[in-house]
Formats: sequence, structure tokens, C-alpha cells
Amino acid sequence: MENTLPFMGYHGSAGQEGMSQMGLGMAIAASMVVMTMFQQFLLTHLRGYVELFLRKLFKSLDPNVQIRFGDDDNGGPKNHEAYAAVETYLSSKCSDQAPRLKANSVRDIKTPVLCIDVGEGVDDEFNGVTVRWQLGEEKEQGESYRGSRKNRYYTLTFRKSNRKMVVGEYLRHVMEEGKAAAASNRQLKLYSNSSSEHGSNWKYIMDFDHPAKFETLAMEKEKKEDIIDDLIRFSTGREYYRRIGKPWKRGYLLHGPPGTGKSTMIAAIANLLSYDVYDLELSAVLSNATLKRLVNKIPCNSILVIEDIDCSSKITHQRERNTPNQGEEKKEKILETVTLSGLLNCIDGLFSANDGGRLMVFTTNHVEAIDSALLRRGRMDKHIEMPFCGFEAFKVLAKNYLGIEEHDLFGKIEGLLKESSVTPADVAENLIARRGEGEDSGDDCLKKLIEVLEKSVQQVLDKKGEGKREEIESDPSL
Ligand SMILES: Nc1ncnc2c1ncn2[C@@H]1O[C@H](COP(=O)(O)OP(=O)(O)OP(=O)(O)O)[C@@H](O)[C@H]1O
Repeated sequence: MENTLPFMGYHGSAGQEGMSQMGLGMAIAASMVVMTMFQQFLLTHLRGYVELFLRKLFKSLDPNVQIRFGDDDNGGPKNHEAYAAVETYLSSKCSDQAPRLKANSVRDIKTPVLCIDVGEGVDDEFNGVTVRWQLGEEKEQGESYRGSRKNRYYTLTFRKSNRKMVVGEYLRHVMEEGKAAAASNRQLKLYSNSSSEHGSNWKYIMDFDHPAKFETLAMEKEKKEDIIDDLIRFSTGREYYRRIGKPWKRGYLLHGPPGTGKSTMIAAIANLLSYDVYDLELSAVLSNATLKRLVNKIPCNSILVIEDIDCSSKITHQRERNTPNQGEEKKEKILETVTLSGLLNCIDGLFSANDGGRLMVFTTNHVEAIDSALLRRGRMDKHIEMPFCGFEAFKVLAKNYLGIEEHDLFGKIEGLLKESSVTPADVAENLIARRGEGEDSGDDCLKKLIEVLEKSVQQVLDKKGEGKREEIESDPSL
């Protein structure tokens, strides 16, 4: 027992020691776990507090700044303009951010403008800076006979440290983008001049919904791209025209035989730039003074079109004027003339403010009949020849009308087009497939066109032959 006891005691005391060591270890481990958790808890909380503190500190050093864009009448029409530009600008931003959207129908805008709901906001990023827009609403002070009115406003919030960039560059970007987006979505209009006894004035004719686009215009690719580049440079040239001190206007002369696409090109230009069209009928203008008044009334971002200028270089009107004659009123016949040079003088003097460009497009079928002084640059800056149909132009038409981009007959057509004189209008006419019973296939249309081209080639050859014969007959040495 004694042996055992000490043995047991030994064992017994060794077991107790082991137990207490194990307990201690567990306690240490547990306390370490608790400490770590506590540290982590503390760290997380502390970090949270530090972050909050720093944010508050930073905010107090760099507070938020807010700008309001109201739709109220108090600020005048400019206020509305800025509000509308902001709304249109945000229209593209809010579609993928805001949970609730509203679609507003706006006068003269083709598709509804999407906007956020009252109380909602959208973030926008520009040059690495994030800003926030929010839509608010407030009741107008006082009651009118129509009841109370609610005014809406956008609030732009940003950090004070970004003030210079936001107020300058960013707001300019918002206004320009907003106005450009509204312009490209705008319903274009066609105006023409009408004359009455009270004089001439511009009259709304109809909405301008011509489907012509540069993509579908039959013309050589390089030439087309050059024209598009020129138009884009012109329409976005505010800074350029301001810098060189020139009025923001440009003159185009389109010349070529009838049916080569001059009117189609004007429509494509209007659609590309989203400009309204002012079609000037010179024969309805009674004097150069009226002409000047009409030209000066054309708003910015529009095209002044004068077709067939060779036919309207001098238009004389007769009108009666009352003249006092020895106590009696006498009617006197006076002649007034509207001249193309008179027109060009008013165009020279046309002052174009910096709010948008004015494009003038003249067309003629006989460029050779026009005085070269009238064609000089500055009046007609870009002369565009609209020629008979070439192979590249034909390919555009074949794609438009038949959806054909390559065909075995193209080689033959290319050869014939080089020798013939057919206009894109003639080619287009032959590419219109008959529908219904006995419907034309693409092949049928191309064969039909080949026949027309062969006839045209024959006519060209006949004309050349006639010319040669006349030359020989009129040459006395032969
Ligand atoms: N270059 C072209 N690209 C596409 N279609 C064209 C082209 N030229 C003519 N057309 C087609 O022919 C029709 C007549 O063309 P358009 O009226 O534009 O010619 P124009 O040169 O203005 O003629 P005009 O001198 O008689 O006024 C257009 O409706 C269009 O379908």
C-alpha cells in the first residue's frame, strides 16, 4: 500500500499536476482567443471610429458644396434651359442607376426624356471626380388662381476641393452634352419664305422627316467621309470660330446634273447636324432689303437652302408705290431687283453669334453659268460636285435597294458605268424590284440596269460621233 501509495501518490500527484497544467494551458489558450477576439473587436470598432472621425475631419476640411438648377420661372428662360440640359444629360445616366424612372414628353423632342423620380439621385463621374445629382420638389410660395404649383429642381453635390473643376469644366460638359443630346433628339422643321403685302417672312411648312442619311447616300466613300468630317468640324467649331474671330457660318455649293442627289444630300446634312431647314424661294422675295431681313432672321443651328441659283441670279419685281403729287396720291410703278450678288452681300454681312452655326447650301445644275466672284471661298467655302453614277455610288445603291454587296454582274456594270452618263436617280429607279406576281429578283434588277447602261453608252458614243462629224464639217482645212 505504502509502495502503492507513494506510487499511487506519485502517480496521484503527477496526475494532479498534469491536470492543473492542462487547465492552465486551456485557460491561457482561451484567454488568448478571447484577447484576439477582443483585439479584433476593438480593432474593427476602433477602425470604424477612426474612419468616421477622419471622414468627419476631412469633411470639415473639405465640405460638400451644392448647386441648384431650378425649373422655376424666377430665373427666366435661361433657368429653364439649364434645367432642361441637366435633365437631358442625366437621362442617359439614370437609366442604369435609378430604381424608379419617369418618362417625360417634351415639346419638339421625338422620344420621351427619362428622368429620376423626386427624392432619387444618381452619381456621375467626370475626370476621376464623383458628383451626385438629386431631384427635389417644392411648393411655390403663395397660391395663384390656378392653385399651388410645384417647382422641381436638381441639386448637384460635390466636394469643395473639386469646386473649380466642377463649376468650370464639368458644368460646361453637362450643358454641352445635354444640349447636344436634346438637339439630336429634336424634331426637325422645314420653313420657307412667304410673301404678303406686309412683306416676306419665314413660314413653318412641316416637320422635316426626310429619311436620307450619309450611309445611304450614293457617293465615293472618301468624298463622303471628307464632307462628314467638314460638317462635324463646322458644327463643333465654336472655339475655333471664336479664336479666329470669324462668324460661325459656312457655305456649300452642290453642283451637278439633275438627279445626282443634291436635295438628298441637303436632307442628309440636316439629319446629321440636327439643323432645321430654311428653304429660300428667291422669286418670292421682293427686294434686296427684304432678302437681308429674311437672311438675318435665320436662327443658329439651321441650314439656309437656295436651290438652282443659276436660275435666280436676277429677279425683277414690279410693284406700285403711292406718291404724293400736288395734293393727290398717285400710284407710281417701281421696279425692284433681287440679285444673287445682293443675296451674297447679305450673306457676307450675316453676323453669326457664338450660340451656334449657320450653314448655307446653294445648288445649281450649271456651275459654269455662275460668276466666279460669287463662288469665291468665304461665300461658298466648299464646292461639291455631284457627278453621274460611278461604281462606288452604284454599290451603295445596290446595297440599299437590293441588299446585294457582291454579284457576278458587278464587273460588267462597273465597265458600263465608266462609259455611260446615268445619274444615281436613274440607277435607283432600275433597282426598285417589282413586287407581287412576277416579282423581280436581284438578278432581274441588275440585268434591267445593264440594258439601261448599254443604251446610255450607245448614246454617249453617238454624241461623240456627232461632235466629231460637226468638227470635221466646220473645219475649212478639211
Ligand atoms: N447620290 C444619291 N444617293 C442616293 N439616292 C440618290 C442620289 N441621287 C439621287 N438619288 C435618288 O434620286 C432621287 C432624286 O434625287 P435628288 O432630288 O436628290 O437629285 P437632285 O440632284 O437634287 O435633282 P434636281 O437637280 O433635279 O433637284 C432621290 O429621291 C433619291 O432617291
